[in-house]
Amino acid sequence: MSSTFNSSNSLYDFVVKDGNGVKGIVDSGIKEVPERYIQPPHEQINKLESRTHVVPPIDLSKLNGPEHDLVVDQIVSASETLGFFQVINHCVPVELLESLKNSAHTFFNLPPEKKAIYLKGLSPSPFVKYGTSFVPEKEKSLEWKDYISMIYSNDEEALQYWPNQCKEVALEYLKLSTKIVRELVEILMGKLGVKVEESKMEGILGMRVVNMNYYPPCPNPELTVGVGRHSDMGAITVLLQDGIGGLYVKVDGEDQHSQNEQWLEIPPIHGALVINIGDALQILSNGKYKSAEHRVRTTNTECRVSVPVFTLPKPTEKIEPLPEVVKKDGLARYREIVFQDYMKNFFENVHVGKKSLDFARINST
Ligand SMILES: O=C(O)CCC(=O)C(=O)O
Ligand SMILES: [Fe+2]
Repeated sequence: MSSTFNSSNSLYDFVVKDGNGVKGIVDSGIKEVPERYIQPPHEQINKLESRTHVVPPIDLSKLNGPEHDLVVDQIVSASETLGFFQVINHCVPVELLESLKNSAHTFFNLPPEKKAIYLKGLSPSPFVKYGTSFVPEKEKSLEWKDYISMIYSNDEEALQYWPNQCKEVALEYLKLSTKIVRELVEILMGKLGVKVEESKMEGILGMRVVNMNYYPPCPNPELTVGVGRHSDMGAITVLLQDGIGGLYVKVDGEDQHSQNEQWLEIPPIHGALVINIGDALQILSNGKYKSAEHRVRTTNTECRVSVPVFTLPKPTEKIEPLPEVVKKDGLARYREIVFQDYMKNFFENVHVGKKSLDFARINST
């Protein structure tokens, strides 16, 4: 099979166009990572150089008890600094988290032709897409990742078109995640001193997408990335990762081109969910809450899965720093954008850290 990859084009067609994905390359028995997946040295991840994020997870059940204010402070301070934290005692049952990971494995273990029916242009629904890497047609070095993405429109559509292997659990998880997101956003807005009208809240949190990511074992993990450095574009991401590890967040993510940047690994914690702040919340808060720059390492031993739920503004929603915050700050750091324009720009560019925010940034000189 490896003769299939004797030119870069045949590799691209095999992986991207024919829908074999990275899993297809690995199943073909390769011993070395194909050239197209080798990252430039500054994007390669040295496992030994990073530290672990040791802050304990935030116990959301304590929001209903005497420690409410303390927990609010933990959420706010994590959102103002790293933009990343983990939560436990949330409303998603641990059994559902286990089923999600299992169903991700079941889906990606399907024969390629069963997954390829969801490729862009072939998928029976515009809301379901199976793919690989991030924007393979633009990337010089591809990401070592396959994924299925499911945009929520309504239950009927989801149950009809999302893949049978994962539709029920993915839908249940999406709905429960919404409760977590809603609670967190209310806390974060409250700390800004802003009361957001219900209709505005629906606009800010009106689009929900659940992805399943699959990172097959990689023969040369030190040369590749699972996902390159990026921030998520929405308001908040709720992420389930399995026990393998490899998710990193950058400390002081604003500093885009630092030589000695520092990354912290977010350790897998059984039953916990990872929360990260997205660009839309950074814009709305005029920069007070930080969208997190993060990336994923590959390993040569096991298949890693992760299941993010992205909660984003509706495509037609206008997003700009909240007027109350601008008034307090004395200036707006971002311009008004229509969220679908922001999304278009996001998906037209390869992952380059937090560069996505430049689309909305007002440069003060
Ligand atoms: O796999 C992970 O842990 C993170 C994935 C991610 O950052 C994303 O899908 O946006
Ligand atoms: Fe992400």
